[in-house]
Order: sequence, then C-alpha cells, then structure tokens
Amino acid sequence: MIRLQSVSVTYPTTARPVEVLRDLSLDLHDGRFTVVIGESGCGKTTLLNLIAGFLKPTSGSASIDNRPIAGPGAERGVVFQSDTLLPWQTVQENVAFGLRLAGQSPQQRQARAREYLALTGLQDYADAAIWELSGGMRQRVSLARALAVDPRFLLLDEPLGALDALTREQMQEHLLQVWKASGKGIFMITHSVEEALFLATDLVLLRARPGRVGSVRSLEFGARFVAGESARSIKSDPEFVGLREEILNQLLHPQADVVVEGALS
Ligand SMILES: Nc1ncnc2c1ncn2[C@@H]1O[C@H](COP(=O)(O)OP(=O)(O)OP(=O)(O)O)[C@@H](O)[C@H]1O
Repeated sequence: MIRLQSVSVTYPTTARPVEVLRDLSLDLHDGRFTVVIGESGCGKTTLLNLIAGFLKPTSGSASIDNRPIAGPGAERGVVFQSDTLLPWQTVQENVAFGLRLAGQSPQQRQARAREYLALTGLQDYADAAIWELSGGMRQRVSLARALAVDPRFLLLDEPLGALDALTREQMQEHLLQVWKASGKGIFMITHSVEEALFLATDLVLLRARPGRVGSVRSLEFGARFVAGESARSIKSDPEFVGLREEILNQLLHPQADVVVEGALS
C-alpha cells in the first residue's frame, strides 16, 4: 500500500513560497483504481509527483509498505498525458525499452513486449513505426511500456486528455479491461467527472488553495463494466447521472463538501 500521511508541499518560487498541498493524507491500495479530480492548479500533478518519487514532501511522509518513498522505483510505472515514446523505434522496441534497463535478455524482452502488446490490443502493430499510430494507440503503447516492467502501481497523469471524445470513451473501457486483466493498482488524474466516476473504485476530490482532500468515495461503476454491463447503460444509469451532477456541484461550490468516512483505509 502507498500511504501519504499529512503531506504538505510548498514550492519556493522567486516571488514567494507557494503552498500547494496542505496536510493531505491518502492511502492507495494494491489492485484498486484511485482517481483524483479537482480544479486546475489544485495540486493533482504535485500529488502524483510525490507518489512517483519525483518530489519530496515539504513535511509529512510518503511511503510504500511503510518504507519511505526515496525516489522513482520499478514498482511505480508512470504514464503522462503526452506520450514520451521514442519515434525512431518500432512499437515493440518502445515497449521493450524499459526492460533493457531492468537487465532482461533480448529474447525475454521481446516475449514480454509481445505479451503486453497483446494485453493492450496492439499485437498487430508490433513492427509499426510510432508515427503511423493514432493518439489513442500511442497511449496504449505508453500503457504497454509501463505495464511491461510489471509495476505494482500505475500512475497516470491525465492520460486520455489529448484524445478525441470517441477515442477517449473507448480508452476508458480499455483501461478498465487492462486494470482487470493485470490486477494492478492504478492512480489516475483526470479533469472529466464522468471519466472519474466510470473508472474509479476510490474517487478523491481535491480542494484547492492549498490542495487537500475534500472527499473520498467508494464506487462500483467500473466493477460493473468489467463484470459485463455496457458503458452506455452504466453512464445513463440515474445513480451515475445523479452522482455526476452532485460532484460537478461540489467542484463548482466547494462548501458542499462531504467527506465520506471509511474510504481512506
Ligand atoms: N515546480 C514548481 N514550482 C513552483 N510552482 C509550481 C511548481 N509545480 C507546480 N507549481 C504550482 O503549483 C500549483 C499546482 O500545480 P499542479 O500541476 O500540481 O496542479 P494540477 O492540479 O495538476 O493542475 P492542472 O489540473 O492544471 O494540471 C500551480 O499553481 C502551479 O503553478
């Protein structure tokens, strides 16, 4: 389990120190799909950077299995909004890239890359060049590359934000299928309330200035999708629609916060 305990982050900018997160506590459980939503600038990426080990808290602690997070680690794979693929390499070479750093033989790397290309539905594109792929396919390559090193947690910073609406819906379904098949813990940032509701098992609303947890909810819409219900049926369910409006209202009128107890541990 990844645990953030009373973390605060203050950036020492040239004008004056900026307190971005204050006294934030959050648990990320193995195998759960935690989604963070909150207004622009409330500190979501800062939170992801803490979990990834790119940043240390100004105060408080970030730990994995009670060990302090001292930097990036192979058990936490990160996928960013814009892909960071190597354009001169093929799809399969990109997926195998991280495995070279992990010290695997060429045969092991190719076998593992093929396995994760199949998981992300890209088995027919192994030899394609990156520039031949659509935005959604590139994000799937990024996902396959992060999964191939077998992290316990995937950290996704607005991974679907640059995609058109239809591809985004398809990728949401795809993410849930990958989550189910891989059993990984996922931590994801999004700006879309609908996306957050559909994907999250644990939905975290961040409050702004300084960023702190407004509420945490346990949800089962994603579990219903992986159990076989269609995305359209789930997203048009009155319960889903009602929650979407409620959360939009909370984002627009922060005083409407409700902290749901028991979802943090
Ligand atoms: N390295 C930094 N130095 C100084 N200020 C920073 C730094 N990184 C982020 N900030 C500031 O901290 C605040 C939170 O930034 P962060 O990127 O974490 O928010 P966010 O919720 O992810 O935003 P968005 O939704 O717009 O991506 C912003 O005001 C940003 O300008």
